[in-house]
Amino acid sequence: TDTVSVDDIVAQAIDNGYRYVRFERTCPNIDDQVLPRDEKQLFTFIRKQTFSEGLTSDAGRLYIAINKELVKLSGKNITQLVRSKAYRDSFARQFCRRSSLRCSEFVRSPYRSADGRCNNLLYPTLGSRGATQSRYLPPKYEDGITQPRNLSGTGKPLLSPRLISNEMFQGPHPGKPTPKDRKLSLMTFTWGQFMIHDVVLTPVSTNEDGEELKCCDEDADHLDCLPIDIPPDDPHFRGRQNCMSFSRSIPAESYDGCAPGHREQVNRLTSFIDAGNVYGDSLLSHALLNAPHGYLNTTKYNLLPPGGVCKTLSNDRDHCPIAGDERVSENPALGGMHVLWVRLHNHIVRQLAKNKSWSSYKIFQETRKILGAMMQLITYKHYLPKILSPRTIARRNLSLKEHGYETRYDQEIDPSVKNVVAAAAFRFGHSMIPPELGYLFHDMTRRTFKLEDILLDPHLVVTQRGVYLPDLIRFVLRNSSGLVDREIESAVRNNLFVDNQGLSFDLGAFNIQRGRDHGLPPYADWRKHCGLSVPTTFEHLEDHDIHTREKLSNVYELVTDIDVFVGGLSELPEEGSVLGPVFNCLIGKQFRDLKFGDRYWFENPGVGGFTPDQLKVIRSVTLASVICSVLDIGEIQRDAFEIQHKGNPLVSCKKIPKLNFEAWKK
Ligand code: HEM
Repeated sequence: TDTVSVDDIVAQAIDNGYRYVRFERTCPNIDDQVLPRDEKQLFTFIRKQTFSEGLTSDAGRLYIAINKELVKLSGKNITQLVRSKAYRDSFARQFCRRSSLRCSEFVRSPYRSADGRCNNLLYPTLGSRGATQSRYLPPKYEDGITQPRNLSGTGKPLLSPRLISNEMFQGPHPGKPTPKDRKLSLMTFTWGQFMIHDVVLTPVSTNEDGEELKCCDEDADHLDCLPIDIPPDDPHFRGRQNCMSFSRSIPAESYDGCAPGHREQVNRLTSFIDAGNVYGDSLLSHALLNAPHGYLNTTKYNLLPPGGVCKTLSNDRDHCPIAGDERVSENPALGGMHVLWVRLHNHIVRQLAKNKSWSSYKIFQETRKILGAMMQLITYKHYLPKILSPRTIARRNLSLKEHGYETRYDQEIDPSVKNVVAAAAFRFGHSMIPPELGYLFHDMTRRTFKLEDILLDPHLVVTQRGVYLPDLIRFVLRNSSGLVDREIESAVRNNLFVDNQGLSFDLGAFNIQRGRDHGLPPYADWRKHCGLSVPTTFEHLEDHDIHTREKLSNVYELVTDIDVFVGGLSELPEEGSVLGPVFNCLIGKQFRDLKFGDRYWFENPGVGGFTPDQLKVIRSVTLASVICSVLDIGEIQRDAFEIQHKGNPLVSCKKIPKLNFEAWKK
């Protein structure tokens, strides 16, 4: 093969009118591969490579390097290449529209922008609010463009997600709570939800007034309605309800100057772990939540201020809290967590305000920077090791440094949330949902509430001016989370958001339908993507027990039909993890991207970096220390993600090191 330089190729591409072609020489793993001579095969080869592990569409890079030299591509090839689906999917779309965005004001800014723009100076919209979710694999729509997958490989229709949910996600003892994890506390469940609400919110279609579509009634003809059929003999609905409303996620806008490709979904948030759930993801939300002198607004009793949108207010005296993320009142444990972090912000502001020369703006931004860093630290140091296997953590370099700075920031890594993670893999947390939440009082008496009765209602958090908040958090700390397995609690599988007519939803079925709505390729494709064995029959499913294989074969005609949420959730866990190999692979990669693709990653040096002394303080933070500093809870276990046990005893908050902000003294 002839070889040419990168510059030649780029020059040719530019000649052809394409501005964003980047080729890299960093692909050792295809060194030994023989490059097809035939032009058509070559094209297929390149397309394949750009979506495989290591070579990646992760940053939309096209790595074409054989024996450390670049393969010569004729002008025609380049044109074909950049017009190829692979290129359009991952790369061009991000940049055609906002290519004129200037980042000069952010180059030297020590603080992140509110909406995540210009975190990546080369590709300013990567990871920003409103950007397209990117993909590790190209989508599989029924028509190749927009229609959800609805046929088996045999040509017969796929079963309704509700039927699949009944077979796969219902426990052997309907009506009984699903099994609990032996070690993990409900705080692991709550942190997962709280943290992922900093990373992604996928907006769904609404009617013209911005209200939810009623896809089983008046809006049934709406293009974005994709209701879920409920069979007449459904064991829960028993003919009372035969349809579950479901709106498709809104499609990403088509981009100026780009050929419209297949349907994509967007992220309403910045994907970065940047405490956006506390501050919101725009300057407007910062302004809305801000109080004078760098504080965040709270009520007189140190709760979140009113102004949010709640579906239910069960008591006249309750108020509907507003927070950085609109889902704050989805369940009370989540709502409680939001209060803690706003209190933490104000707690830190009080310390930093001792720097008399600092403006309110500086105090606010420094505190915001600290909170974002604490969330990154708690997530990577304390939370992820409870979820992912040591192998995944090592393979994706997810452990943090004990000393010094992290210098592996790579602006070619795409920090965006990946479609399959938001619409499937990270929804593993739905299996940890408990049947009830409540208060555990100081004297160890308890008051519990069925989960289905307290969803979308802030009552447990705000009642009596929040006096029960310590009891709510104590309950979350001292009770076990649901076991991550294929069973999903009836509270959300049969009774999700039940209304006064008794109509309700199934979260498990939603997850399946969402995957189809987003065009997620089926489970077997992800195994291939992750370098795992690819099943051709149900017996070949290496990571499922026999019973589960049989169940899968009851609801899917072919093993290659299995929806990724179903196949992934029902895998046997990998050694040292609560998740199977596919979710380990996908979540591991996502958190790699969120770390090495974040210019403001807390361990990074540079203009936005912490001083060594400040880093030392951040590194000593635990969720227990956060809780003790803002809540009068008395005792706590040091590892908040595990229930108390011999190795994790309760200790007085007085013994938990206090957060100390001397290192920020000017
Ligand atoms: C009581 C607890 C929870 C409830 C009631 C709940 C409910 C929901 C609902 C209704 C959706 C939207 C479904 C759809 O329309 O497709 C959703 C999305 C999601 N949930 Fe949960 N969830 C809970 C806990 C969790 C936990 C613990 C996690 C992870 C550890 C989690 C991860 C996700 C993710 C990643 C999404 C997609 C977000 C997006 O892309 O907008 N959830 N959840």
